[in-house]
Order: sequence, then C-alpha cells, then structure tokens
Amino acid sequence: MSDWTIGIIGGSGLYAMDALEDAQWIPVQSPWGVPSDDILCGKIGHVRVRFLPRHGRGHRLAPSTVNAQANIDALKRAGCTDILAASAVGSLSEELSPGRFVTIDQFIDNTRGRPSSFFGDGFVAHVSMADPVCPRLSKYAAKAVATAGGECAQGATYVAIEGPQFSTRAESRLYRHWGAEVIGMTAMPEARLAREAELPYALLAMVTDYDSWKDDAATVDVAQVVEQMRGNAKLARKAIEAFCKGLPKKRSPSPIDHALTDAVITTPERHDKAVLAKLDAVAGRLFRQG
Ligand SMILES: CSC[C@H]1O[C@H](OP(=O)(O)O)[C@H](O)[C@@H]1O
Ligand SMILES: Nc1ncnc2[nH]cnc12
Repeated sequence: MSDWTIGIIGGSGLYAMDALEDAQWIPVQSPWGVPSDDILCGKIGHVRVRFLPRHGRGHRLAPSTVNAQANIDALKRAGCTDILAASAVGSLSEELSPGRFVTIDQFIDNTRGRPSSFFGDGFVAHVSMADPVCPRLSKYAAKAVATAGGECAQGATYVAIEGPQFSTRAESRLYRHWGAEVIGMTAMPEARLAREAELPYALLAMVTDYDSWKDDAATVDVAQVVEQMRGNAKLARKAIEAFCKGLPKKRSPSPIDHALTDAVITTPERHDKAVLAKLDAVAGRLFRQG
C-alpha cells in the first residue's frame, strides 16, 4: 500500500463503488453529527479508499440536510489524506454541454444558513480559500477521465445554491453574469470544511443539463439529470478507478496538509477545552504538536 488514503464523496447517481477490493461498509461516529452513511472502506490498486455517498444510499438526504461537517470529520477520522468529490452539475456555459466532465477550480457560495466552519468561539481560525481546490488532485482527476476514455475540461467556477429547487431563469442568467460556469447544491460548504480539516480536495463535475438560462433548451428537471447521470455513471466510476491507480506510489506533502498553521488566532490560554475535544480529528495535529 502507498501512503495515499483517498476519500471519495459520491454525488447524485454514485452511491457505491464496485471497483473497491476487500470492501466493507463501516460506521464512523463523529462529534459533528451523523455522516450521510457508513463509509465503504477498501482499496483500489496501491491506494486505500474510503467512499461516502453524499446523499446516502438511496439518495435519502437533500442538499440542505447533508451534514458536511460530519462527512468531512468522518473521512478525516477514517484516515483520509485527500478527497476527490464527484457532483452532477448544471451548465451555465455553452461549451460545457451535457455529458461533459470538468474539474472545478473556483466556487461562489450562495448557500444559506449551512454550518460552514469547524471553528468558532473558543478556537477561532481563518484559513485561506483563495485557491479552494488542490491543483495536483484536479490534474490527476482530469487525466483519469481521459484514461477512462472520456474528455475533461480543466477549471470552472461552480456556484453553490441552497436548493432543493432549481433556479429561476433570472437567477440562472444572474449566475452567468457573476462568472459562474456550472451550478450545483452541494460542494459548499464541503470544500471549505475540507480545507479547514487540512484535506486537499478536488471536485470532478459531470454536466447533466443547461440549467434554465438557455432559450433554445429545455429547462432543467430531475428526469433530465437522472437520465444524463445514467449515461455518465459508468465513465465516472472508471475515471475514479483510473484516478486511484494513476496516483504515484509516494505521496509528496501538499501545502494544504498544513492549512491551519498560522490560521488560528485564539491565544492558547483562551482555547476552550470542550471545543478542542470536538476538533480532535480536524485539528488534532496542532494540539499534538503542543
Ligand atoms: C438530482 S439533481 C440535484 C442534485 O444533484 C447534485 O448533487 P451532487 O452534487 O451530490 O451530485 C446537486 O447538487 C443536487 O443536490
Ligand atoms: N441545474 C442544476 N442546478 C443545481 N444543481 C444541479 N445538479 C445538476 N443540475 C443542476
């Protein structure tokens, strides 16, 4: 085995992974609440894999009730060094037609009221989100889609909406003006929390529809998303398998492994012990160093 442990967060249409060897669903408890499901633990080639379906098996959870804090904390507890997330997205750009894959490099967070940080009173920390994804993982993900026989655009801005309703035509046009190229309901605050947990994160998006900005195309509905996902799911699975197999044997350190260094502003004598206890997985590296 290599020193990679890859957390895969499966989005709509991706609820299990046949490619995992020695696979076992294992419950992981988190002080941040209940994760979306048990975690499917196994390996692909030289890489340990921890797979978590974001909406739970059977797609039980709506975007607003996915507990992203518990999911990221549980993946960290399960030993993950890095996370590759997969998502179905609507396209806000002519070129990103349904069926295309694209790696995300920026986010606009238009969600409302979701717990979006592990930190607060008693342990205040401000991590940088200027470059919210891991460029190394994103490159490996794009390459893996090609290895699996598909094409993958590299770099797009994802606007996260609260949902669960799809956008109005006016909203869809507005997000295009903001510079967003794809739209979804789940990658925020997931990406923020991964950064706080010092987990390099990449998002492989699969375009399922043109949302509702285009005059000459049908507006998005679930049937369209599901039909497109059926077409994409096989390639997505092959790409994830190729991603794991394509990782180098040795994982060199990432700057994101130390995202919390210099981010914590609360002085040690003011740290709240109960808060620290809850942060044992997310930020334990800092306390263990003293
Ligand atoms: C089933 S369409 C809307 C649904 O699909 C996307 O989920 P995910 O990112 O987990 O693939 C979108 O964000 C919505 O939750
Ligand atoms: N058009 C859309 N809006 C939000 N989330 C989506 N997921 C897939 N298509 C979407």
